[in-house]
Amino acid sequence: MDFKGDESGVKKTMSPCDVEALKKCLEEHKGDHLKCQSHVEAFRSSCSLKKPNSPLQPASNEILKDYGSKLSCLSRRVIEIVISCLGGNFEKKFESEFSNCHGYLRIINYSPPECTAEKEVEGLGMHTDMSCITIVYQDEVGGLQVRSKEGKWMDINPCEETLIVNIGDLMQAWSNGKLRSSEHRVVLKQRVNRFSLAFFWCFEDEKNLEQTADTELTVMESHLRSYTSKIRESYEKSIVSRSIVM
Ligand SMILES: O=C(O)CCC(=O)C(=O)O
Ligand SMILES: [Fe+2]
Repeated sequence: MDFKGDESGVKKTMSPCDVEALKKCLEEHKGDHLKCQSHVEAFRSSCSLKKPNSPLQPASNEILKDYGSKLSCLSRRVIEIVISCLGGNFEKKFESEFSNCHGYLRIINYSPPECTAEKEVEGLGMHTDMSCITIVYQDEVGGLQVRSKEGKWMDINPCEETLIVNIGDLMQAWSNGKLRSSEHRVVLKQRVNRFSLAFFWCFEDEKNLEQTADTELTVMESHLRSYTSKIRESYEKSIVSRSIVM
């Protein structure tokens, strides 16, 4: 299958794995081709990492499993600390609410941007994550940006031995808006390959957020309560197709 690769009309060939990612993204974003193009670009190389005959496969599987289990522990700890800062009764709910969470690991390889007049190219468009929290590792190339409350893009500069924690949509909904899901994006400023690992820590599929609302504690904000398990289910299905479930 071919798709329109860029504004200049250059066509790029897609692997079956890319096609699947594009289909899922188009479903998710109601046919928004422009938005999905950058997503598919970002996933292009992670698809090739999953080739069954790759000699790296057995070793990298073990490393990724180990990374996933370490990040699962870290996610639990981070959530525990975050909700202890919320005060009220939130803290008491840690065990009952978060004990069945699970993670998805997404390996992303951003190919170097093609030569354009632009100083920077969007690698992954602005979005929020439909997770409780996401823990991101980015390599030394950098490019991750977070939007401030005032709408200003801030560079998250790469720093050795440092991981980035983003609050996701599920945590925003669960906390009734006390925590804000971060808007972020990736911009490619250098003509080099960029590599990142994003670990999405999510509630179990069956969890219904409407039932977790603590109306005594917080102001009911109906728009936040619109996160039904159905929406999350379809989101999770789509990330499972491009990620490793830990
Ligand atoms: O590549 C990155 O640094 C961030 C990736 C990301 O935001 C995502 O996969 O949702
Ligand atoms: Fe993200």
